[in-house]
Amino acid sequence: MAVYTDVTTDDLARFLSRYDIGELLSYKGIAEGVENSNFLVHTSKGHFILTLYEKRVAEKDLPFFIGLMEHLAARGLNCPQPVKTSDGSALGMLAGRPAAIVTFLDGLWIRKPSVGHCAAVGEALAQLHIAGSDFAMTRANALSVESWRPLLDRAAARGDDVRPGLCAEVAKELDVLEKSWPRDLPQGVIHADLFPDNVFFLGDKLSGLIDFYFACTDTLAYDVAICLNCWCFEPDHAFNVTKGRALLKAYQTVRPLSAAECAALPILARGAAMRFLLTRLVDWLAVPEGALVKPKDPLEYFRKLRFHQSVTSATDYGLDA
Ligand SMILES: Nc1ncnc2c1ncn2[C@@H]1O[C@H](COP(=O)(O)OP(=O)(O)O)[C@@H](O)[C@H]1O
Ligand SMILES: N[C@@H](CCOP(=O)(O)O)C(=O)O
Repeated sequence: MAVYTDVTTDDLARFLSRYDIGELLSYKGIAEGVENSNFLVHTSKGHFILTLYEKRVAEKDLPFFIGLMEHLAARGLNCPQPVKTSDGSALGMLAGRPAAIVTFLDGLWIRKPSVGHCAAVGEALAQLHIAGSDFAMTRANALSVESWRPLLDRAAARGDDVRPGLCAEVAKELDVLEKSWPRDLPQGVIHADLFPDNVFFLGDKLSGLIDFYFACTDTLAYDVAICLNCWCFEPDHAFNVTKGRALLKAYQTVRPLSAAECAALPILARGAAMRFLLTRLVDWLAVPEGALVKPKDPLEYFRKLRFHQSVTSATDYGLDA
């Protein structure tokens, strides 16, 4: 997270008075992340996370996210739980933004994932897909293939300052993705942003998943492709096939991929790299003045995209032939 919106002590104390979570003792902004404003809130009854929903989160989608966290927890997945006010509401307004309080999860995110961490996340992702399979609400993916060209348009004026020729190369790749994007693969609830900073571990054991604010109804194997992108590359940008194999194998112990899903992995991985390249590029070019946020490097995903363009089949990701 980040902090885009400041919250005064008086406003927060008034907001918290609607909840049965004790007296406000202290709070501080969390600098990590890029999407919403987050605060660690300490009350006489414990620690909580306060989230103020910012630009990419539409207010109409909040019941989906809140309902999903409740649904997944009821099926045994460890994720933050929305805390309700005394009159039963999980959502309110604070400092002019929609806001919610969720439970604090213990654990740390892993800066340098090992093969074992990749296996753990593969298994947890499949468990999430299974747990989400009977969630009644749906939400279209606002950051799927149709949204990518408009994102490029927003970055077009200054995109080549980030890397000469970048916009033309991205536009060419979009031509391919728009023509060949798979649309008939198994669908369901996907997390859509299961990066290392959204997965907590206690020791080597995965302890919980956070940040469900990109979750949506989309192609399940696209979520796998997102995880291959964000868990299985090394700091020198090389794909680590041992990590890919571990992630895919562990996923399939819970939810086997169909032949069509396996065949689609390379194009899904290209699409996933494109999605994060574009949102990072737009954010890189438009950091709001005064915001406590560190924009993420768009070119990391340009390099990953280059790798995926060279892939000929899912075996290159470690899938058994
Ligand atoms: N429920 C939670 N329990 C503990 N820490 C949390 C929780 N939610 C968020 N955080 C902290 O806030 C940081 C950013 O949260 P995140 O949901 O990823 O924000 P964003 O939506 O901006 O990506 C996390 O890395 C973690 O340190
Ligand atoms: N994971 C995305 C950006 C969203 O970041 P998060 O901190 O909200 O998980 C990226 O890396 O581009």
